[in-house]
Amino acid sequence: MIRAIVTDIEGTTSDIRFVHNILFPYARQHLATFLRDQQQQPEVQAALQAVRDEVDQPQADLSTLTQILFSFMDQDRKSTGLKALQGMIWRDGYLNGSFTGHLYPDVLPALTAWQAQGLKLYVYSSGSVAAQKLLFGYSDEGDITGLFSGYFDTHVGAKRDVAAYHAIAAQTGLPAEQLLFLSDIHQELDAAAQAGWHTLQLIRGEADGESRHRQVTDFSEIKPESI
Ligand SMILES: CSCCC(=O)C(=O)COP(=O)(O)O
Ligand SMILES: [Mg+2]
Repeated sequence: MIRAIVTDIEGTTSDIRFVHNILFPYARQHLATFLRDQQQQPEVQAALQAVRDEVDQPQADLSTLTQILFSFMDQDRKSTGLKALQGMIWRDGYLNGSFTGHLYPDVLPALTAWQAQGLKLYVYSSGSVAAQKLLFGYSDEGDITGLFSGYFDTHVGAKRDVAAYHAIAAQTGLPAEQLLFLSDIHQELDAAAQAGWHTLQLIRGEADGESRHRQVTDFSEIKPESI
C-alpha cells in the first residue's frame, strides 16, 4: 500500500517550458550582478565554494566562477552550487512579481485529495530545496507548501542514482514498497525502481518509447489506492 508520494517538479508538476523559458533565463540574466553584489553573503560564499570543490579549482576567483556557472547553465548541469545560486536569484523574481510558479491544473486537486486520504507528500527535484519552496510558495494557485511533509534536492544525491532513493526512504521512515515516485524522466524512475519504489511516468508532451514504467498523462489518472 502506498503511504507517501514523492514528486519531481520539471515536467511533472510544472511545465518544462516554465523552467527553461522563464526561470533559467532569469537566473542567467541576473547571475553576474547578483554575484558581484551578494558575494559576501555566507550562503553565496558557501555556494561558490561548492562550485570550486566541484571543478577542483580551489583558487578560482569570482570572474572564473562566473564563467564556470555560465557553462554549467549551458549544459543544464545539475550542480548543487549552481542550483543554490539559481534559487537565491529566483527569490527576487517571485517576490517582485516577475513570475509565479507554474502548476499544471491537475496537480493541486490531486495533491489535496491524496493528502486528505492520509498520504504524505514530498518533493524531489534537482532545484534546491529553497527553490522548490519558492515555486510552491508563489505558485499559480498561491502558497501550497503546506501540502508537503518534506523536500529533497541533490544533497541526498543525483536523481539518477539509486542511493538517493534509499536516502529519501530512510528520511521518510517508510519502506520502499510504500513509496511512489512521479517523474517525467525514465532514468530517474529506473533508479527509484531499483531502490524498490513504485514508479509512474508523467507524459506531459511527447511519448517516451524507451520507458518500462507505467505512464499517465496527468495526475488525475493516478489512483494510489490501486497501486
Ligand atoms: C525548483 S524548480 C527548478 C528546477 C530546476 O532547477 C531543475 O534543474 C529541474 O529539475 P527537476 O529535477 O525538477 O527536473
Ligand atoms: Mg522532471
